Amino acid sequence: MNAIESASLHFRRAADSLGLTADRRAMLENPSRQIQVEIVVPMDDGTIGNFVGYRVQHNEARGPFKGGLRFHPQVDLGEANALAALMTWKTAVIGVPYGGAKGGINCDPTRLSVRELEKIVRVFIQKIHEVIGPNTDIPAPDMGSSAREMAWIMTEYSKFHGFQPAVVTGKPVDFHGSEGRREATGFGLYLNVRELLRTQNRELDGVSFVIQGYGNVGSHLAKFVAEAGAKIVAIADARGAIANPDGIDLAALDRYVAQSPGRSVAGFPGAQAIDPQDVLTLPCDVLAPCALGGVITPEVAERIQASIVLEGANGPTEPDADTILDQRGIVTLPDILANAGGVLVSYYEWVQNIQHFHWPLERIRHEQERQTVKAFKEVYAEAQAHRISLRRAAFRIAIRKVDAATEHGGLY
Ligand SMILES: NC(=O)C1=CN([C@@H]2O[C@H](COP(=O)(O)OP(=O)(O)OC[C@H]3O[C@@H](n4cnc5c(N)ncnc54)[C@H](O)[C@@H]3O)[C@@H](O)[C@H]2O)C=CC1
Ligand SMILES: O=C(O)CCC(=O)C(=O)O
Repeated sequence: MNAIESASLHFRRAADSLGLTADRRAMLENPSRQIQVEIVVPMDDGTIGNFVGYRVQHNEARGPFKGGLRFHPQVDLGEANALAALMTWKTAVIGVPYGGAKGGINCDPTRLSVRELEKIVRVFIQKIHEVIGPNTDIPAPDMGSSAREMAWIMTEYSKFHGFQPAVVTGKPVDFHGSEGRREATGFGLYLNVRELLRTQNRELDGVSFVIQGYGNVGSHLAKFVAEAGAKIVAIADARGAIANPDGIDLAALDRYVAQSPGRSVAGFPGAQAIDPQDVLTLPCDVLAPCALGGVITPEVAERIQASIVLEGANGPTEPDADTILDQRGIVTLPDILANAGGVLVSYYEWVQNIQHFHWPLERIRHEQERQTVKAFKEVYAEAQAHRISLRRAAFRIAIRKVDAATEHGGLY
């Protein structure tokens, strides 16, 4: 099942349970605008590089379009559509005044020089600068992009529109970025799993985690839960997978990854190499997919041994797999709730940029914890009240909020 079918089915099942009429459903489901641009740049070896950039603006009933930019060879319009819709529901669940968007460039940043990548990013912004802006559409990092690319976006956009730090979030902290944005998604995942465990009268101490993806999201999740006493028993990335049933020493792993040529966990001497195919079905308490979408298929769902699935990635679980997890009593903390920490702190960054004011880390962490725990409790209460999954509950809350904003705004 592709990403858009998967995102649509999650939406439709929740919309059915709310009895949303067909006309409203079409308005809420379909993207507002889809942009595709050609990016042609000279490569270092003298050849011409051809890339395609995308930006899908899904819904702006609750505020400006908001969402990340993914740099990956599999980026296409369908994936951008699915991820943009998820952003609409995510911003509603976490309660930030934005709509949803997503985009990206079909390139492999690991095979590009910094010079090539910078040219690609700048040409992309030259092509889309008229349809983004601090009050229109605010990009951010996603898979394959980071603070460095966000800084290029800010300066390229500012060439056309004057100094505009609020056009993009996730910038370097010392270049109009926010404290705490880099680790925000991992911190939000930690808060969500902590709150879920508390509903079961459990704490993180001694809880075992398997994490797929050790980039921004996976590595910070690992750090926060390990600090709370959890044990990381396996980690996979694009180049390999490692396991240690006694718990992986993260400080040693991070030193190893920093000096390994591919910046990968593969070959880490403090753990055994395992088959990456096996990682999702290893015995553990919490399974955290923090890489690509669509990895938990029905076949994988039948074999998962964790009791909690913590969705760091966007769209990691296919809808039929979701049903199987529910039937097996495995609790899923859904992407639109669990990984909303990134966009939440992006919102704080945007507010700081607009106010030309810098908040200390303590304030960011305090606000993030308050707003995340509130969203978790709302979703949990909805799930308990209707005896439904946390995903269905999160979608129902999000759809109600976007529907109400569309109604108030006279947009139907
Ligand atoms: N960066 C952010 O603030 C947010 C990211 N997300 C989602 O989290 C996921 C990861 O994003 P980031 O950590 O930012 O990306 P990243 O680019 O920093 O890291 C991605 C990680 O996934 C690994 N990976 C890629 N393909 C893989 C495969 N086939 N098997 C195992 N591992 C693989 C990479 O090696 C890397 O370790 C994505 O789904 C993204 O949409 C969600 C919310 C916010
Ligand atoms: O920080 C943001 O604006 C968006 C992050 C993102 O792309 C996501 O939550 O999937």
